[in-house]
Amino acid sequence: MTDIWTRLTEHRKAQGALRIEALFQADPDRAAGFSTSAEGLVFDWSKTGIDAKARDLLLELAAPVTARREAMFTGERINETEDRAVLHTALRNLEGSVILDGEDVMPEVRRTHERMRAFATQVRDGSFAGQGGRITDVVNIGIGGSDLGPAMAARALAPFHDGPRVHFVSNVDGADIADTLKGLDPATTLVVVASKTFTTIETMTNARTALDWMAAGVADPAAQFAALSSAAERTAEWGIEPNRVFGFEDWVGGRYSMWGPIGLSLMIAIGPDDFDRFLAGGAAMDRHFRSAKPAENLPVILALVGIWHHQVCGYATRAVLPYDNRLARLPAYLQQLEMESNGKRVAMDGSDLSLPSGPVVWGEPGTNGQHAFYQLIHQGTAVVPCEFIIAARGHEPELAHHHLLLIANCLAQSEALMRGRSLDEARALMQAKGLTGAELDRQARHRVFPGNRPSTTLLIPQLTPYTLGQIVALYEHRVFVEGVILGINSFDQWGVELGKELALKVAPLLEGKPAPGHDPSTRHLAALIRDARA
Ligand SMILES: O=P(O)(O)OC[C@H]1O[C@H](O)[C@H](O)[C@@H](O)[C@@H]1O
Repeated sequence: MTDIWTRLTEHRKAQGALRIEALFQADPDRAAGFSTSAEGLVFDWSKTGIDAKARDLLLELAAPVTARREAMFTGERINETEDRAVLHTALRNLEGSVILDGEDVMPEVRRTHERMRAFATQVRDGSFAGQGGRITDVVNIGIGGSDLGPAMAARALAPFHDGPRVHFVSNVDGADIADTLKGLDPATTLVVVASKTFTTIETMTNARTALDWMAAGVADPAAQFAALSSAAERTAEWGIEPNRVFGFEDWVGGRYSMWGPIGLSLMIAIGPDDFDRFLAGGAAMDRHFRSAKPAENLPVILALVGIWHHQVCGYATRAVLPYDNRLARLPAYLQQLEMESNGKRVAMDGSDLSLPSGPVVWGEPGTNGQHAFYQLIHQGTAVVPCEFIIAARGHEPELAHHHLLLIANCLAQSEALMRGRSLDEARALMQAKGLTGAELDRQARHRVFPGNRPSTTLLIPQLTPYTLGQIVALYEHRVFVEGVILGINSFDQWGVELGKELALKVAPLLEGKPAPGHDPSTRHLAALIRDARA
């Protein structure tokens, strides 16, 4: 393995100033040869610096993935630091069986899924009503994995909404819940408290506020609450009827949980059948991931491109740029999925990582980003690999000209990033404007684009529940493959704990209570805030 890294690094060095365009000149079939198609999706990675040799070396890196992948799908405890299996895939493959500790987990998964379907149907058809009539609004209260997935998907699938309106509250900032509840009627609102642990301070604080708000409007506030959690005893303490509690097991990680109960608000919005299509898309990607050869395996290739850019080329970040306004929350969702999973500094065995771990992931939908940060992507000194996502068809046939422009912009960006504009071309432009001499040079230099900037394009037929399921599962497996190659445990998240612990200790400081052990800067800031609030 180490040897492959050395060979990869040396190969990258040997490429020197090689331009991506030269790879196309040398290989007329590159566009097709460096695209991977599966299950109706096409991932074009030809506009990167990966040549045939780099591809072969990268594929060697993927050798350990096969065994680890089977270990995951068959319920081995691959999350070793929490001693847990990793079986979110079981939530979308509802057929068959998965044996864990001698027991098949699938009958319970199917039972919960059926209960979700029944409850969602009742909320949608009015047979479950609020104390003032049919449910008009659903407020999902959760954070992190209990928010980002369903919130991202609810937005992505807006054309499929035919149920009550859904809202998502996550931040402990009272502004979030205040702004959301303003204008809602407690008598026709369903509050869904989504928390795997049912201890997360933000979610519990928001849920308490929602309960008080509900209590001011209806006689039995808890009757309009549902809970999504693996902590049944805690949901009972809240007085939420067990028939409105939807549980899941500790083998579903928070950021991998939208396929089960955490997806309830989405299911209510789009309906159980479309939700099942979302699951079917995820399941199709699982089958592909589990069976396709590495060279034809979409998640494996996506991961290897990521490894090439971050660990081999040293590009610090990657931008996810969906040219689809409804995927506006996808970058935020992927930030948790990728950075909470692979943002680690030690390997599974506790030793320091010898390679950089995951990159910073960021992004915004196109074309908006073009008018904001693309300047840096085109001409800044940092190279940012761009991961474009486009759907061939939109959902507004009467606005097809918008969609055409959207796609044209996306393709133009990846072309411009690769091609750039040379000094000679820039000089010709300035000459045409009548400039001469030193001023011509100066102005031309500002208009040079270095080009040779890598990008990939994921092309889907249309954004539907099914294709969204495929996309989410694709990225989940990418994270897994990168984690395996780097030797990381992608399924724990110890890095979020320290700040949580300290927040509980800082709160008394703000209230002027004795709170020993804080540093001078924190004490100083707390004193200023106390004074300002006095
Ligand atoms: O679902 P919960 O138990 O409320 O957890 C919500 C989130 O908070 C934690 O801090 C973790 O970082 C996330 O992985 C998790 O999704």
